[in-house]
This record gives sequence, C-alpha cells and structure tokens, in this order.
Amino acid sequence: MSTDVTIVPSSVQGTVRAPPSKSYTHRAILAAGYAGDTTVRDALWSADTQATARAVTAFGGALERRDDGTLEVEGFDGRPEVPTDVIDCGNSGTTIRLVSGAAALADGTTVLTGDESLRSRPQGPLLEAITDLGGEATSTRENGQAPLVVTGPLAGGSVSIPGDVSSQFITSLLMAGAVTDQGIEIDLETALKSAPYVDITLEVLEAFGVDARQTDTGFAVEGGQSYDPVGGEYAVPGDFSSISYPLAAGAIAGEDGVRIEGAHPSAQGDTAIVEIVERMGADVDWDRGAGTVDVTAALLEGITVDVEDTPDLLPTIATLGAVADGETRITNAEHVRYKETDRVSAMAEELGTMGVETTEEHDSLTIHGDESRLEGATVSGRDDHRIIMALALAGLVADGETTVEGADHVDVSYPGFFSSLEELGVDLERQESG
Ligand SMILES: O=C(O)C1=C[C@@H](OP(=O)(O)O)[C@@H](O)[C@H](O)C1
Ligand SMILES: C=C(OP(=O)(O)O)C(=O)O
Repeated sequence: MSTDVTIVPSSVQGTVRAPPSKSYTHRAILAAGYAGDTTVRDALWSADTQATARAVTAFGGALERRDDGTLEVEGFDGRPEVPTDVIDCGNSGTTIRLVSGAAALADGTTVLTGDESLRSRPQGPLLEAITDLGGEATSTRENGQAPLVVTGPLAGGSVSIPGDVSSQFITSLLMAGAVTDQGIEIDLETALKSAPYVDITLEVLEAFGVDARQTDTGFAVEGGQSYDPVGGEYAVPGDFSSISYPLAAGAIAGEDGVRIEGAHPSAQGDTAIVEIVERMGADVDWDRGAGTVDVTAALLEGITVDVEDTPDLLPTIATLGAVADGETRITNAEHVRYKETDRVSAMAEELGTMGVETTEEHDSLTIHGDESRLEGATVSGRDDHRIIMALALAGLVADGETTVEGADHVDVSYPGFFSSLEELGVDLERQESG
C-alpha cells in the first residue's frame, strides 16, 4: 500500500522544526557501533537510519530508542561479529557503503542487499578498494552493484579510488580504517565530489575521539584507534538538506514569513541553500547562534548554481527555478544521476508534466522559468524522497491541484514532511493507493 498526496495551492506561514541530520545520524549510529556504550541524542529515526541501526545490531551491537529521540547504543567495540543473516540496507546508499567497510573487519562473510533502487547504484570502486586492502568484496552479478558479498578481516594499507562516483566510499574506509591494524591511506584518482560529506565524517570521527585527516592526495586514518565519544554522548544537528524544503516553500509561497528552527551551523555543504535562496531574491535571515532561518517570499530570479558539493539540493533548486523568472542553470550535476533515481532526468520529466521547460545535459539541468507556467498535474514521486518533496513544493504555487504519487517514501529522510507542510498552513489530502 502506498500513499498519494494531493496539494491544493496554498500560502505558507509559521514555524517548523528541522528534522535531525540523516548524514550525521548514520555516522553517529555506526560510530557508536564501533564504540562501547554511547548515547546518541536527537537522532533521526527514518527508514534509512533504521537500516544502519539494523546493521549495527547484525554485527553484535544493540540499540534502544527512547521517546525523546535518544538512542542508547551498545557497540561491538570495533570487532563486528559475522552476521547471522543478510543485511537489508533498504533504500539507503549511505548504509550499504558505510556498512560494507564495517563488514570487511569481520572474520567471515557478510551479504548486503537493498531495494531495487539501491541494487542499481554503483559500488564497484569500494569493492575494489576493500579487495586491494586485503579483504574480499564482490557483486553477486559481477556488475559492481548489490547484492554484495564482503569477507574480512581487512588489514589496512594504501589504496587509490576515484573521487567522482561517491564520497561515501571514502567515509566507509575512514570509519573502518581507524580500527584496522595498519590504518588506511586513500589516494584520490579524480577530484572529490560531494566533498563536504567527508568533512561531516571527519567532524563525527573527531567527536568520537578518532583521528583522521586530509592529505595532499586524499585522506588518511591511523589504525589501532578506539571510538570513545566525549562524555559517552553525541548530539545530532538539524538537517540542511531537509531544511531546503520548508525554506524553498517560504521563498515561493511565504508572503507572511516562515521560520525554521534547529538550523545550527555544522559541516553540511547543504547550508548553501540559504545563500542560493537569497541570491534568487528571497528575503532570508539565518541567525546561526539561535539556529533559526527566517524567509519571506519575493519574486525570484533564475541563477546558476554549481552542485558539485551539494548534489542533494538539485531537486529543490529545480523547483525554485521553475517558479523564478529567467533561466536557472544547475551545473556539475553528473553525480546526481547516481542517487535513488537519476534525479536530473526525474526532475526534468516530472516538472515537464507540470508545464515546465527544461534542457537536460549529461552534467547540467537548465530550467527555463520564463517560458514555464506551473500547472497542477499528477506526477510520479519516483519512489525517491527528494523528488517527492520537491514536486510537492511546486504544487504550492501551481495552477490547480497537484497529486504526487507514492508520497510515503518521504519516510527515508523526513518522515514528518507533509505534517510540517500542514503546520505551515498547506491544504493537502492523503489517499491510499494500490
Ligand atoms: O555521506 C553522506 O551522508 C551522503 C553523501 C552524498 O552522496 P555521494 O557522496 O554519493 O554523492 C549525498 O548525496 C547523500 O545523500 C548522503
Ligand atoms: C542520496 C541520498 O542518500 P543515500 O545515498 O544514503 O541513499 C539522499 O538522501 O538524497
């Protein structure tokens, strides 16, 4: 059973709280798994982070969740057990990649799989790196995609890996490398895309007392370290990829202003959304100390945005571009095609159904705002949380109602997304579908 959501064009007003960061929560849960006992505060409990929690349990850890969002994690102390069953990573790229590194530490074989989308995403460079470092890692179909079979233990050493497929390979190796005998030195074969996500990793590792660093040619982590968070606790900050949706809603339909709470600074590259919305002409004020962002709608102008560091913002920016006057060019977007869906095509096609003119190139998407008139339509959410949320935003200002099919997939990163829209005054209706 899935849920379709119909959005009636609405203005938005009021205050919403950002959900906790998905990227920080994944890392905190796995780092807590590598540690002894840890309290993870303000954890995001979504379909994706629950997949990482399942993996920690499969390796011999244990998790308990309190009503206030706190997770009590009993770790496996750097020595994952061989799981008794296949690990199902669901829809989560972060889980399958970070957990493959952990699996390579176990003295035996782990099998990892996921849903149809995850089984189509690239894992080859990570499998080769694990093999080069002394483990064994293969794809059952020999196509570099899950199901994956990973056998450890891995000793560590030096390895080279491309930087333009997924930064999650680097995160995986750094997190696992800290508890290998030799440590891991990573040389990047090509420039790193999604680089701020490795900064997030370094920030979380530091909070867990693990030393890892950027080098002239890549990254390095010493072996023989222990995960030991200061005071046995870690607190997750708010999620700026998720914040991008209420922020964009305010910029296009918030004439009386929208406030987002829980927006404290961190290593997240997606904080760039604040500046992007401001450059397009909205009135935005980010109080970093208070952790609030205030936004008021204005006539938006098309701009050029490079998403090399911020791939997850593409769907939000595409919708902003559909509302803005003039052209919005989203560049350096090739890696955005390797996500839950090919998001460059998905946004071009679904916005097209709503009457928006776009030009798609391999590594860019141009939205011709001036030639577009957003018309309400029935659109497919593509079973991709970010496509669903971006299309729902377009529905706020379309001419007529918009139905987003398969909208329940927002549970991957922002389970309360439609409730947040309702809190801001949006008129919407949920329908169960087949
Ligand atoms: O490490 C992370 O938490 C993430 C890294 C990024 O992926 P890539 O590094 O594959 O671009 C991003 O798109 C994803 O949503 C989360
Ligand atoms: C791409 C995403 O996540 P993941 O890689 O973990 O599936 C995302 O959240 O947009």
